Amino acid sequence: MKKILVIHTGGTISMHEEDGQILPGDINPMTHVHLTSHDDIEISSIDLLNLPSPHITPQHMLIIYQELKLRLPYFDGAVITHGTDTLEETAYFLDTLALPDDKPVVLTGAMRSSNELGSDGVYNYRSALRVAADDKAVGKGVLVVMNDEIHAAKYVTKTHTTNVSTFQTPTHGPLGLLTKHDSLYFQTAEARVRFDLSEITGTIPIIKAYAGMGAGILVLLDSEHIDGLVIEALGAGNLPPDAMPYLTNLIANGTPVILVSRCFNGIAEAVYGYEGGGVALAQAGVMFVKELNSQKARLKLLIALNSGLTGQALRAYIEG
Ligand SMILES: NC(=O)C[C@H](N)C(=O)O
Repeated sequence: MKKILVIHTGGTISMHEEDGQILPGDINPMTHVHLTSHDDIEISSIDLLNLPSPHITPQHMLIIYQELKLRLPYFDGAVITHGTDTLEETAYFLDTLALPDDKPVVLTGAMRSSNELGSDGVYNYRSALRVAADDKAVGKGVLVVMNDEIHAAKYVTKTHTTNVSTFQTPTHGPLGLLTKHDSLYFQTAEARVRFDLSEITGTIPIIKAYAGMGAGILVLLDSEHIDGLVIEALGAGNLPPDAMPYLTNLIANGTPVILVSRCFNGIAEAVYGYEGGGVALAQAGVMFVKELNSQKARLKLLIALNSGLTGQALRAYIEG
């Protein structure tokens, strides 16, 4: 019998949504899920939060982390039910913090609320419980289980506004799959630095590049008001030249600027030497992040700054 901790945080999986309205006083429908006899699982669940996930902040993610740290020693694994809009960010946040690697932590959600025809909540919830109780999931890092797929927290992202197969992992594909009675794993988790945090603060906006991008909002950003900046750059890592002076000014004033590509696949790297090209950006001190989307790169920088990383140590971590 495996003992699984379940932490509910809200989202469509936990609520009846009538025409987008969340009915007051909703009883979490996941508390009514009856496991079959072959689910050799004992559940202990808590309603830690009750939020649509657009309301989830890094401070809420830290609360979930602290709850897991406190309770995981008494369980074999954990499931977190969460809204899908920011689920990938909470998963990445938890995967970057110092949770024990020998206890599977699985996030799941639903694209259809429990009162909708073909709701996927109960199915995903049971799948997540199966993975959290599965010895094969140990040492795989924080996982996202949706629609029979098992994804690594680092890479998974929400790709479709309404489809139940919305969570996908570009380039690498899922870490594993759930079959009717088993699970298959194709990849292992990557070694990574994990941090222990007691607080999380900081302002790190994300700016998306576009053709003809000039100063735009960059002119409003200064080192007194932001702690870092994430740029979703063009192609392999390039920007229109008019953006350059604002970035070099931020860097000169000690504000870290990190870069990802707005492309869905591939790795941002310094390729082109023309003004605004990746080579010029790297020479100006912009840090290139490998394989993360902008929302996760932002959390990577936020966690690093709250862990006290600066200078070369910060660069080595961000670009590692
Ligand atoms: N399917 C969902 O859970 C979407 C919802 N808006 C949320 O993220 O809370």
